[in-house]
Amino acid sequence: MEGLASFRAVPSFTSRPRSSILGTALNPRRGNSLSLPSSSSSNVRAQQMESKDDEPEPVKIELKIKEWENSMYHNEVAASQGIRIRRRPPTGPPLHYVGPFEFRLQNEGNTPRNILEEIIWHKDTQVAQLKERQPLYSLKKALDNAPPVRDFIGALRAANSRTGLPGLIAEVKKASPSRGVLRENFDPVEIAQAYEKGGAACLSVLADEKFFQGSYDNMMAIRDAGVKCPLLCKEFIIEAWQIYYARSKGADAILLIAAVLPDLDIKYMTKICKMLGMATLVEVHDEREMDRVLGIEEVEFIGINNRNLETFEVDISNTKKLLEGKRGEEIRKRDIIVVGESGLFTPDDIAYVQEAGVKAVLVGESIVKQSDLEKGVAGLFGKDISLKSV
Ligand SMILES: O=P(O)(O)OC[C@@H](O)[C@@H](O)c1c[nH]c2ccccc12
Repeated sequence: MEGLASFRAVPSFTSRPRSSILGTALNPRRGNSLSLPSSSSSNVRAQQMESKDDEPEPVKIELKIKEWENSMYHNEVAASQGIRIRRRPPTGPPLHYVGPFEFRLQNEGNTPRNILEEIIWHKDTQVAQLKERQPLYSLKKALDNAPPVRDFIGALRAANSRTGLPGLIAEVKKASPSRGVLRENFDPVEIAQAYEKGGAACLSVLADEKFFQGSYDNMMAIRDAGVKCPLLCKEFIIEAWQIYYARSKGADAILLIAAVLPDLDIKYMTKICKMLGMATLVEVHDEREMDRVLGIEEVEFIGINNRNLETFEVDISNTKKLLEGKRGEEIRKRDIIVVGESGLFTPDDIAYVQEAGVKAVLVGESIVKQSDLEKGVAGLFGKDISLKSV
């Protein structure tokens, strides 16, 4: 409920049906059940009267109200699942719905609490703009011209049985908020080709521009250059529209972050991916997220991020911790492929997460920084894992 705490005058939403909350408590026209100071109600009335001349069309107001209700509802559902990331900066209810002053933002709620939240707020705005330019119906048409989907999970399984080591998802990553620029002379196609030659089973391509200096153009350029490794579109997905967009740009798999998305979104988006033939890597960072994700029967591909995206702390023992006991058992029983993600630098690190139970690893920094990328891959595993080696 943290997200709601910043609305001083908004009562607790728990256990009350939305319609009654919004219909009575917040609607001054139906009597104000909030204990607002008496001047507040006159403010409301004064404002309603003032706005007579340039009164916005009722439809627009209704839409704004619906939007606001929706985002409040979304935050509430997310918070009930332990999700701390808010989808967008909190705003008070639309001005014409309630009084102008008393519901205004309190500053403390209006700045992102951490980098992940900042990224998500930015993404929300960016996606809204992109969607306007290319609505879903035209995006769906573009899918006909998209290059065919390749089997991401199949490629990892094949690499795992070919080498006896975790299949490598090598990341094409120029920069990150935690590490800054990782590689100055960044040629995505050259990097992708070198990774492939070095024995990577799949590639992860950063699509986010603002925080990771990535792009969808990079992903398309890699596909167009004839790289055969299936591609994971590394993006912060908050809406189904982005999945269609990623597919139209040639993605074979997408990432869903459990710290950001409520269960129902994960379920729904996983189904969309399946329909499109794509794989869905669902990323978790702690036990609670792992348990939520294991509760979703559609999930067959899980990433354990060793980096906390809120604090940037990296600890590879996180992979082990989340695969111990009952969780590990269930994962084996359901034949879920687990990927160890982030902070992997040495053959010992790879052996450690493999021992913990992963069948694949996702590695960026330690290899993208090498001047000889192909050798970088061999160095990471302590041996040549390229196709020519076996
Ligand atoms: O560069 P590293 O420490 O090897 O990490 C790679 C990858 O795991 C990391 O980039 C990552 C994992 N999950 C993410 C979600 C968003 C952005 C980035 C990531």
